Amino acid sequence: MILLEYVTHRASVVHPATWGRFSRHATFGQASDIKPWPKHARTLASTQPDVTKRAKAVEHKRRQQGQTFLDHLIVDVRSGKGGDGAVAFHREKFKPNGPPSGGNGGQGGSVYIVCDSSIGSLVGIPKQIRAAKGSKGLGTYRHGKNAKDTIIRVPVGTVVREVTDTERRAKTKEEVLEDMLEGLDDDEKDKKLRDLRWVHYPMHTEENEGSDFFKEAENALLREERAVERERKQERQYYGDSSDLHLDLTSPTAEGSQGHLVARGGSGGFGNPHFLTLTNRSPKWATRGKEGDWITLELELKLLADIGLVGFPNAGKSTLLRALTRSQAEVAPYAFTTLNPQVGTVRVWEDGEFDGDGSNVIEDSWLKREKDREGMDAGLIPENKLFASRLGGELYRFTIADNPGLIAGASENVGLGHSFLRSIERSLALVYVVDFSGEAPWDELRILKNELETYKAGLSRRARMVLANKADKLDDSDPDAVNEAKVKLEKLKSFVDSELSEEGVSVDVVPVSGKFKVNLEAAVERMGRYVKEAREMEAETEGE
Ligand SMILES: Nc1nc2c(ncn2[C@@H]2O[C@H](COP(=O)(O)OP(=O)(O)OP(=O)(O)O)[C@@H](O)[C@H]2O)c(=O)[nH]1
Ligand SMILES: [Mg+2]
Repeated sequence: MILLEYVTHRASVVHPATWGRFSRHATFGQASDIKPWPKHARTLASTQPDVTKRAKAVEHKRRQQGQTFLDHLIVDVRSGKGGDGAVAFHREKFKPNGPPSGGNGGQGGSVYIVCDSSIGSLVGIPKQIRAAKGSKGLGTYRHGKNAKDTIIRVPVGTVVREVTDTERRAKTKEEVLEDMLEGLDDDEKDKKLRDLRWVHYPMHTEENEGSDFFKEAENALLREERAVERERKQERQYYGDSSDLHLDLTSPTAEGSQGHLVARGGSGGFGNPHFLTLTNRSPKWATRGKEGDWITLELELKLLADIGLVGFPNAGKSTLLRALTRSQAEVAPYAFTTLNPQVGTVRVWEDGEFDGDGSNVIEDSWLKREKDREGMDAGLIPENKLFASRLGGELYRFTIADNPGLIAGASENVGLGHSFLRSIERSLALVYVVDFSGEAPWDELRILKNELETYKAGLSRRARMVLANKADKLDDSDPDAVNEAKVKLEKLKSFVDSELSEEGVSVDVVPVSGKFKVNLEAAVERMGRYVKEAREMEAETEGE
């Protein structure tokens, strides 16, 4: 295998046979700067992952033609119902008719949305979310426990909207009630509604319902419910449709914050002491807990990544994301492995290293150490600076989005099409990933650019770099192949210069191997620069 070392503007492909001749006196940044291929890379290469099972799953998902593509999700949310109030009486020896002592019901769980930077996609969010019910009140004035709240964790870049159109939203509480009452006569309806509101002392239902005290309590409850309803209606009229929930979650929820409340838990029912009056000393009823909020939410992941990876299926985008960040994006030798966009964070340290996937050998570090050693030999680096890993703190960080493979026609919604072009659109800068070992990587680039432009004019101008991936795949035993590779790289560069670079914005070509983590430091360094520039530019345009 050949190590492609990219040094400033010159890439060099040097046959290992020539290695001995140069390595002793190699200086940095010259074409002769070559290294033997690391041992662990060979072991990695021989490990063939078991992919048959995965291939099947992928094929299944692909047949759904991106319908399950998770940048968009409709979620039916219900907060918890309140617990019922209790009907109980205080009992003591020699005091047979003690006062009412039923506890109130606990509050139902509310539903909150929390924006979490450690989450990369909407995968794993259930389509139905039901918060827990409050528990029932008990005797001797013991109130029911409030239920735990439910938290929906969404990635940064999620837009949350309330769905109100009848076709897409779930049924409302009122509609479900209507269904329940359908076909019943008036008496049966009344009975049903009463059952939904009241808890009676055992064997006292009929007696209660015949009593004037109960009728009074019932009327009071209905008045209260109507007042609440009126208030809500007025609110809605006043705020119009804008009162519908709409959140654009562009940054993680602050630590310690509960998040955004989207459905408030229902209140608990009243225990029977609530109905104690001067004249009625022994109310034998309590109320049931209230239903929570029922709401349908639309979650749309408009990834807000600094860098978006754009490439054909199988080019190695997910492999790169894994190598550069701690993301666990799926990798497999099949097209359309990635079906959902993923975001990872690259953290760059002051010594130029970055956080990889935790597999602790990062090739660039190895390279760097070799260089350091040479530097030391040449007296350029003081000895005590060597191997002191991670000098200083974190320098900067940025996010990278891995996207599903783009193919010709994606802009017309072929393949997984539009769904992720939307997320590409929300990246500050784009990086093309091509398989350099392929026949004609420039053809891929031409198609990629074309698709971006067709989808949205000007979008391809955000592309700043081409990662010529899989550079490790060249055959190093054949000097002709090595020469060929050199020529190919030059050809790729001149194609990029003439077809992709525009006035003022040049597109870099960087040969890398995502799989063996070669030359990634150079790629990261550049990405960091594009992000900085893009952020500055964005701040400028916002200021206008
Ligand atoms: N030799 C070599 N193989 C690589 C390299 N990068 C990726 N691969 C392999 O190429 C195949 C595809 O890699 P992925 O990272 O899944 O490619 P992708 O671009 O995310 O593919 P899609 O998700 O289908 O668009 C896998 O078998 C990888 O192991 C590389 O640098 N060198
Ligand atoms: Mg992928």
